[in-house]
Formats: sequence, C-alpha cells, structure tokens
Amino acid sequence: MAVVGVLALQGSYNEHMSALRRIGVKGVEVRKPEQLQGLDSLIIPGGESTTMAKLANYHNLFPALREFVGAGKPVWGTCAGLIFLANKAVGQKLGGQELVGGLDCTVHRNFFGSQLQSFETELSVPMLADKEGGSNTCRGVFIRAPAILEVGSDVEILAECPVPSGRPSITIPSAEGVEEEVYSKDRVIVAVRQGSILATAFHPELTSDCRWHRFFLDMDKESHPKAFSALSLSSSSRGSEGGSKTKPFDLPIFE
Ligand SMILES: NC(=O)CC[C@H](N)C(=O)O
Repeated sequence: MAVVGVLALQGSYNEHMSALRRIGVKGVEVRKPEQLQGLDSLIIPGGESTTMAKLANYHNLFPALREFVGAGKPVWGTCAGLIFLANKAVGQKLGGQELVGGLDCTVHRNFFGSQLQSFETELSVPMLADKEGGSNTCRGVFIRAPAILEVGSDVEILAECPVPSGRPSITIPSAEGVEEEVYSKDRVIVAVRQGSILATAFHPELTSDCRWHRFFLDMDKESHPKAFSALSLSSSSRGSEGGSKTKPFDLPIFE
C-alpha cells in the first residue's frame, strides 16, 4: 500500500491527516529525516513558513526534503508548504528563510495580506472537475495566504484568483532584483503543478471537498502504480464530492 507522509512540524498537519482518513488512506506524520524513507509521497501543510523552516532546520530536515523532491516523488505544498517548495520567495521576514525548492516559481509569502485579510472564495479549477469529477469550482480558504507571481515554462497553472480590491498594495523586486515595482495585475496564480510537485496557496484540507487529496493520490498512483494495487481508492472509499460517507469526520471542517 502506498504510504503518504505529512510533514508534522507545525500548522495544519492534523487536518491533512484527517482529510486522508476521509478518503480511506492512512497518513504518516513526519518529524525526522529518517521518517521520509519508505514514503511514496509527502504533503507539506500550511502554517507559518518561517517557524516551519526553523523547526525543519532544527531537525536537519532540509537535505532529506530536497532529496525527496529531487527523487521525483509526489510532493504537495499547501500555503506555507507552497512557500517551502518555491525556488524563490519574496516578502519574507528579515533574514529570509530556507526553502526546499524544486518548484520553478516566485512566490510572495503574504501576498493577500495579514490574518485580517484572510478570506474564502470560489475558485474555478476545470482540471479538478476533469480528473476527479464534481463541480468546476472549489472552495478556496486563504489564510494569510501567499500567491505565485511568476512561473517557469514547465509549470502548469491550475487556478488563478482575482486580486481582492481591498488588499494592501505590495511591492515586488523587479526582474533585476534591484528596484521594486507594485503588483498591478488583477489576477494571481494560486495553484500549480510541475511534474511530481503540486502546490496550492489555499487550504483544501479545511473543506469537506476531498478532490485535491484524491488528485494528489492519483499523481502518486501515476508514479508508483504497484504501490497502489492494494489500496482501495475506487468505489467504496471515493464516495461523492465532499468525502466518504462511511468514515466519520473527526475534525471540524468547513462545509
Ligand atoms: N496559512 C499559511 O500557511 C500562511 C503562510 C504564511 N503566509 C507564511 O509565511 O508562512
């Protein structure tokens, strides 16, 4: 059976573990480098990326995380996890923070503002409906959320979000990195895929819609078909959009 790890240093790892349970998959909490061995895929949750990076450093996790990403094993970063996976981050705290990298993009760490500017919105994600069924949109829960400013040519854009009008204006380094310019587009990228890396600026694990988790597991399945032979992700555990009816929800989620 495929083994899905969830980086459990800080942030919404319990919610990811719970979302995995809802679709009949047992997640494994990861806190030490050696726990990455034997995993087929990994979720890096949201939380606070500077704190998470300090904890990851403390536990000497960065080399092992880079190796995991470099090996082409599926990795999904949500929110702070997206920041971890970006090759470049701007808007960081003084002194910056270490990144795992691997995802060819520039991310703004607090693009949508502070806690007070957190919001929910309906996002258009036709890819999700194509692959996992259900509606063309999903609920996007954005909490002190980052956004992706630029992507490389290998990165597939899965979702964009209109930039909320009340959001404080942010400056971003210009291409040369010297001058600063104000972000002026009316839309911004919030979900991408680059090969085995999936990244979302929002929190699917806080909603009852399990399609992002299923999509991620399907990526895992593509790369390790054998590991999934014993995993019953079809019929019984897939259920309808909104999660399996057979397993009780054990954490509060947004309906
Ligand atoms: N909900 C989140 O994960 C927020 C991430 C936050 N902007 C950060 O740095 O780390």
